[in-house]
Amino acid sequence: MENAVGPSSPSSPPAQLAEVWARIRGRLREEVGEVEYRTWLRQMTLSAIQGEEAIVLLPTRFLRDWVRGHYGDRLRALWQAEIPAIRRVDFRVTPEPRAAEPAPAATPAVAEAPRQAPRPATIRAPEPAEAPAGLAEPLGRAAPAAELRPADPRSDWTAPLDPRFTFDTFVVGKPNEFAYACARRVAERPASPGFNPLFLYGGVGLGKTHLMHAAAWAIREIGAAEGRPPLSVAYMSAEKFMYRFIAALRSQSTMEFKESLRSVDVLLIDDLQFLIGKDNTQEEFFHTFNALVDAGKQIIVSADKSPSDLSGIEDRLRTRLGCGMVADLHATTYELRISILQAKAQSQGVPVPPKVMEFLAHKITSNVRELEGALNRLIAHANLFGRPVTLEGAQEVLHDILRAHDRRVTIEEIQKRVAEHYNIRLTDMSSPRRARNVARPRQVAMYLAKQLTSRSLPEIGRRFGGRDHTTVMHAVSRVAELMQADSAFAEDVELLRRMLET
Ligand SMILES: Nc1ncnc2c1ncn2[C@@H]1O[C@H](COP(=O)(O)OP(=O)(O)OP(=O)(O)O)[C@@H](O)[C@H]1O
Repeated sequence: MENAVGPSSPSSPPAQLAEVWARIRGRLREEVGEVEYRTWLRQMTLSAIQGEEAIVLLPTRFLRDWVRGHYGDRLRALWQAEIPAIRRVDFRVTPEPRAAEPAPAATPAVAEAPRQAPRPATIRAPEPAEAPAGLAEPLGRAAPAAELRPADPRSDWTAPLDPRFTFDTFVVGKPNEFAYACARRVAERPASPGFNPLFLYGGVGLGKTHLMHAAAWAIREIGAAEGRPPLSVAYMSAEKFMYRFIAALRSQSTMEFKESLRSVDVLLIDDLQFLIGKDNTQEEFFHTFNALVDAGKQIIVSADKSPSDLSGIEDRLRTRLGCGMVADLHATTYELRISILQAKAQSQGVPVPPKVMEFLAHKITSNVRELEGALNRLIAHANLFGRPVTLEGAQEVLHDILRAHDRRVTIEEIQKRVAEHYNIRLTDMSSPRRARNVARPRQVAMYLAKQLTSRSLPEIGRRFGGRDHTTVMHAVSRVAELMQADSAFAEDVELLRRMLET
């Protein structure tokens, strides 16, 4: 059942829903900052709550794709935090008012594709005409014409490639060098045996989509440079694949859908894990996949897990997915995070002091998207108020993000890590032994407990064998002094801190 807004949701009366939506927008505004919010998100409106889905409208296709690509996950998480029953956000283009036309039929329920096509009465009204995409292109690089031409039947369901996601802007480090090399190889020689499909997997926000788009951009560029006719590239999320498939079933246009899909040269499917448990859609995807690979077309797929770990995906599809090249993107290291921050700050032409970058790289370890978001927020703030980026400013502007990222390190974890590092027994952390080789690591552990937890000095003392708070105080200042005097010791302690923080 669809509930329009102002109208109601299953669980919330309309006024409450409007409040929820206002809170979500407010939160997002805080997170991304005023400038970014005004540029991309201000025109977003809530259309309806429909089952497990919030339907959000944007005035143009370009904005819709941008918001979905850049803020979609965050919006979904914010909705879930407010109303756990909402599991998805569907971004649509605001329908143009059409006089004297009956209200559109209900949108298909968000569910697995039905085995039989439903009766025509439930056919979804065609998507309204949309404002030409690309008008608001922000980064000076025109989006590829093939995706924007209204006459191209695929333009209805493919999403544009993000002009920021190229190989030039991808920072390579140990955790992603293999995936990067594979994507480059595919770009240079699409559909070569052993690299088709290319399956990229890894945790949230580690650059899978970026690499996928980069390969697609490069395929086009290399082809153009070599004077070959342009290859058609189609990019869509697995979720979109499913919705389009369902819509095609409903409108009895599955043949067209299949043909338009099978006519592409390079197919990019993002977030394949969405198909887990969706047997009918998997089946359709499997056939499309086979048809394309058999016809010598390149497929690049991303997912959060490796093919063998994607339980809930049919065996034969998993096998096919894993039969090309499988490359994972590992969690970032501190060094890679610093390099990414440097590259992003440089590309924006805003001086960011190394201390601020070190601070961010220490604090925001989970994913690159958040790291980038934090940096963008700092830069937008600095631009807005005409102030330089400083460490104090960063702590203030990012206080909410930083709080969320403050990992709760326990004193026990610190003791364990430090004991392992100095090769002493864990029990020595609380023993009365005063030999230097035991006492110094214990002091380091106390120092780190003070730095990384919110425990008071007496509390820390208690956890270290019932020592007095003055002993802890002494340990903290002694370690700080030694760090000043001895850079090797300081590096050692810093390393421990980093290990504990990530
Ligand atoms: N190595 C990198 N160099 C530069 N930017 C990066 C790198 N890795 C990730 N990013 C940036 O981080 C953001 C998130 O990356 P991306 O969307 O590709 O992640 P993802 O792995 O596809 O995430 P999800 O699991 O949410 O789909 C993007 O803005 C991307 O440009």
